[in-house]
Amino acid sequence: MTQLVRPAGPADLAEVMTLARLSGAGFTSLPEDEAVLAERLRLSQRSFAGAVDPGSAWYTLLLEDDDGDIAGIASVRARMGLSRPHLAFRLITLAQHSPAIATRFDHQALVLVSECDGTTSVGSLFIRADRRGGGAGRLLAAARYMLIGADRTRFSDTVIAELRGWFEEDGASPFWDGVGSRFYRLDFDAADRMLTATDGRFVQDLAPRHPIYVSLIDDRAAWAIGRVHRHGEAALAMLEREGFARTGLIDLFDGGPVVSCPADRLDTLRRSRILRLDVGKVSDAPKRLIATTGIDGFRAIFAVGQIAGDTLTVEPNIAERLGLEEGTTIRVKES
Ligand SMILES: NC(=[NH2+])NCCC[C@H](N)C(=O)O
Repeated sequence: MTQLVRPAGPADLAEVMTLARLSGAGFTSLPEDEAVLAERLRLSQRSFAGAVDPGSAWYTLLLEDDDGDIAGIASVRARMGLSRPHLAFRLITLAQHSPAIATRFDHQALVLVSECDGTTSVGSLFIRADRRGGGAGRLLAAARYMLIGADRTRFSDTVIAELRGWFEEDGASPFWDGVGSRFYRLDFDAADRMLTATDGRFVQDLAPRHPIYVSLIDDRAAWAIGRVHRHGEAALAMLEREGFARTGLIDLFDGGPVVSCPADRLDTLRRSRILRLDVGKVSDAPKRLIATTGIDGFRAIFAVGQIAGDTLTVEPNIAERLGLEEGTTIRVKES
């Protein structure tokens, strides 16, 4: 089976709705809301076509099986927070010292910041449970970096990813219960729904204006600061291998960590080259990550390809799935 990554558009609504249902609550970037998803798919189509201003471009990618079934989804938002600021907490350290009573200690505090504004965000990566493994997650994740590489002018020099925070087995978010709920006076799901169902202004309107001392919040909430969801560990490890590192920023609602990487340090881009495509018989070559070099009609695939000099040779069916003809340029990750 050769899975393919391609742009999502309005025609994919039913399939994307199914993925949203399967991903469940807590996977807040993929809401089970048909109107929201329909709008996102329209925006995706227009983003790939280059018909939206760079500030609001939001590219949604789908992982498609040979038979056309949709196995997964991921997305790239070109710029965060250019209209409404995108808020996060920064965990800061404040030293306290008093010679008179011979004491010195550090306080940690959460401060509201909007440091992600202007950055590119990769996210919403979800794969159906029955299609995981076999490199599906890696292909979909890497396709996002290939997309960024396809036109660096459309994206920021800094790429971030927001990881899902810690939720208890019963679905409760200790960070939300200990911090966010005091300010928003909603339960987590309601606040989360508000985020996609409104313009999101309420986030800033009700956000804490002053630093919050960590020693004053309850233990379980403090413990959850920067802690990734049990299902997010693998995603974090994959991001770290790509070059992402923790920023010290955490999600306002669930306390999950924000990681970032300079775009030109992304491992997928550093280890890839632009080659010329050749179509023919390929006998004994490894599978490689291969992507188109254009955003409109973007495609990425993990397929057998033979590199010789500045040429990559693939079998005719692979060229066909990529929608490319001989002689076009192509981006290939070398190892
Ligand atoms: N897990 C979540 N839904 N978090 C939302 C946090 C708020 C978001 N950073 C904003 O400024 O809009």
